[in-house]
Amino acid sequence: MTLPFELVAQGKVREVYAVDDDRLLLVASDRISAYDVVLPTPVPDKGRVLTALSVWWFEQLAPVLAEHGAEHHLLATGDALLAEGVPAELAGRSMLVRRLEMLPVECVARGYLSGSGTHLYQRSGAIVDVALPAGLVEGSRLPEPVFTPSTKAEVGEHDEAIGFAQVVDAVGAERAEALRALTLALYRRGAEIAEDAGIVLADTKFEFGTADGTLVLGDEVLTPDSSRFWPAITWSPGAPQPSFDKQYVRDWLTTSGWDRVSPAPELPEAVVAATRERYVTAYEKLTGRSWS
Ligand SMILES: C[C@H](c1ccccc1)n1cc(-c2ncnc(N)c2C#N)cn1
Repeated sequence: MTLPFELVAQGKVREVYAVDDDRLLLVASDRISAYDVVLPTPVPDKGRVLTALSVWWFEQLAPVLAEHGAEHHLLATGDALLAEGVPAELAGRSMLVRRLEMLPVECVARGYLSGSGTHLYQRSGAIVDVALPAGLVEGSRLPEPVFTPSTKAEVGEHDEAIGFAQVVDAVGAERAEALRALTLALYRRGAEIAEDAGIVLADTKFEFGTADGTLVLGDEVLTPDSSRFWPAITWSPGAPQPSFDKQYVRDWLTTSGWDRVSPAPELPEAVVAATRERYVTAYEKLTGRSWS
């Protein structure tokens, strides 16, 4: 589908278009990635559900942003975008946002030890400059949420974990402190809401920018694509935790014999349907709203 806007950034499952000098359009696709590979089979409604979830989170987090003198970048979504020339089939999975000066830091908050965090911890007892107690394992809940920033890697590369000193070098001491405080406050609020919904928010990645000197929360927010969502009922430290949304896909890929190097296989209809249902369930449990 061609949009009357210039494509300015392309991610695995999302695109960014320039609407005008001050506004961008973030379009979420129905593509799903697993093991860092974009799979050939789309998940119907994934883009719309995750966009609706981000929009809901922006509403929930607005008070926390205000407490920190910050804002968010969302301007509009859904039918309001039709007047901007966005085709109807994209409007529900698009967000019109303020164009920001994006900060060169991935602001990661972790409440649990997982993934790259576990590997770093096993090597040094810390995540870069964030010391952690001994005896933690994959899936352990941390004594308190921690700020573990990373660099923004080039497309196809992995983000590299950095220390707070490197954030200071990149954005200055005052802004670095503000990023850490705000990242942790947003994570705590998100984790609290998720816990009430039976979901463990293990970790998440925020992206911030500035507009007229004000810190602004950008990108997507607290979605299963930017965060690790675990079903609380199955949480059991000591092994990789089942993903709330991608476990059916991961398990099928494992049983399919895919070698993770050759092109990924098409997903069976049943796996696609079950995965779509997981996204809808996450939205309904978190927001208390019916997807239909
Ligand atoms: C990394 C991310 C991305 C998203 C989707 C697909 C590929 C990349 N991105 C965010 C911006 C961006 N730039 C200026 N103002 C903004 N409000 C935003 C946002 N959000 C540019 N790229």
